[in-house]
Amino acid sequence: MEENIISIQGLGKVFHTGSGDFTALEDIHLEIKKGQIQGIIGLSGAGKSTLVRCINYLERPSSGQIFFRGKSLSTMKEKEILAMRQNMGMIFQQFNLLEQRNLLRNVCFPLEIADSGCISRALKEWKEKKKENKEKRAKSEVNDSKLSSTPLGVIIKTVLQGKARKKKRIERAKELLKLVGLEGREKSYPSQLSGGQKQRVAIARALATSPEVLLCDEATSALDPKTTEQILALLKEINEKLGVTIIIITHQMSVIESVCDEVAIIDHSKIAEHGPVKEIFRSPKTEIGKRLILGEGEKEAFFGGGRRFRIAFDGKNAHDPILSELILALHTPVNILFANTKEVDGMAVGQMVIELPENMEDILRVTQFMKERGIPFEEVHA
Ligand SMILES: Nc1ncnc2c1ncn2[C@@H]1O[C@H](COP(=O)(O)OP(=O)(O)OP(=O)(O)O)[C@@H](O)[C@H]1O
Repeated sequence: MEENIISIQGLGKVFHTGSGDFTALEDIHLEIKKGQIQGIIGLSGAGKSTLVRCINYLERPSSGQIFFRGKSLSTMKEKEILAMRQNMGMIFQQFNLLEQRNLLRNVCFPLEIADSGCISRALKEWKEKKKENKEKRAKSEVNDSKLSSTPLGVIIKTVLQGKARKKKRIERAKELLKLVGLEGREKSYPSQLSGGQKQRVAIARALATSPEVLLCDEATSALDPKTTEQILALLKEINEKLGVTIIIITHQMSVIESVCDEVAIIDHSKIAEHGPVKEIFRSPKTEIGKRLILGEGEKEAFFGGGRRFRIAFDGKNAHDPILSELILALHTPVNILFANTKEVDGMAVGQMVIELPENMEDILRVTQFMKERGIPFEEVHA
């Protein structure tokens, strides 16, 4: 069984504003499996960003629990929360790069933060060890731990180690810039890059601390379709190569469709439906699901008379043979009113709305035909 890396149970978030309380999230339940690409989709204001900010505890939930690798965030001490956050990289629509730093130093930045405070940590450890040794000596226990003799010795040792750490940081940043396809651009500055390249730097920076989870909040919303495709391909590669669990927040169904394994649809602060992308795409159950997946175009299909059926293509069948067989079986023309299908390896995925004549016999023949071939369908009404 796949392990859940994040488990959200009954999560709620209420903002207390000047004009009263506002419920941004209500009773959210979601299990995110390790190594998966989880999509979270919804219209503007649905609560997507609030959810992602609750997942890494930038926003404290008002109710419910979030578990990261089985541990409730509400029971974590501040130090553990910081460590958990280092384990969750984040990228944003506006990239948030540091304009005064070159690319190498941008990627090094989270590692510098992780390494900062080394001297005070080393001194604290030294004091604790010294106390422990003193107690052992008093009890005549064997003391085999070697300690620097003075605090100055500790500081010198840490500074020397610091140089090695800096070298490591630079090596890691170069490695990551190579991974995201920006090898040789280490000395460039963000202002010299395109949007797609900036997002690549942001991804490299988010991966610097080797997080297990990468949160992407509308990461492709500011990019053109081709660049979006390239960034999504990079995220997929990172997921496959490094095993990083990725959570993608978006309002674009095409993003979900192209890379996500699972999707949760948020509507008015609640999860309307969730499950494997293929399933949800094949037959969205809720109004919001239908609207997001089928787009506004389907509405145009509801002019005119006749009975209409939505056929779902789930990648098992090609739609051309099905339609021609259907026409042959019925001996009557079939109007395609709306189609949102894609060919994947010669197979059709998506939906189609067809119109049939108002004739009970024909309708029965069609429904029989669909059932025999195991094609999901439903009658749709305007
Ligand atoms: N700090 C806050 N105080 C008060 N209300 C807030 C706060 N943050 C978010 N909200 C409200 O919560 C709701 C959900 O916001 P959120 O940013 O999570 O939506 P979203 O789905 O990410 O939308 P978008 O796609 O437009 O970014 C919105 O109505 C927003 O105004």
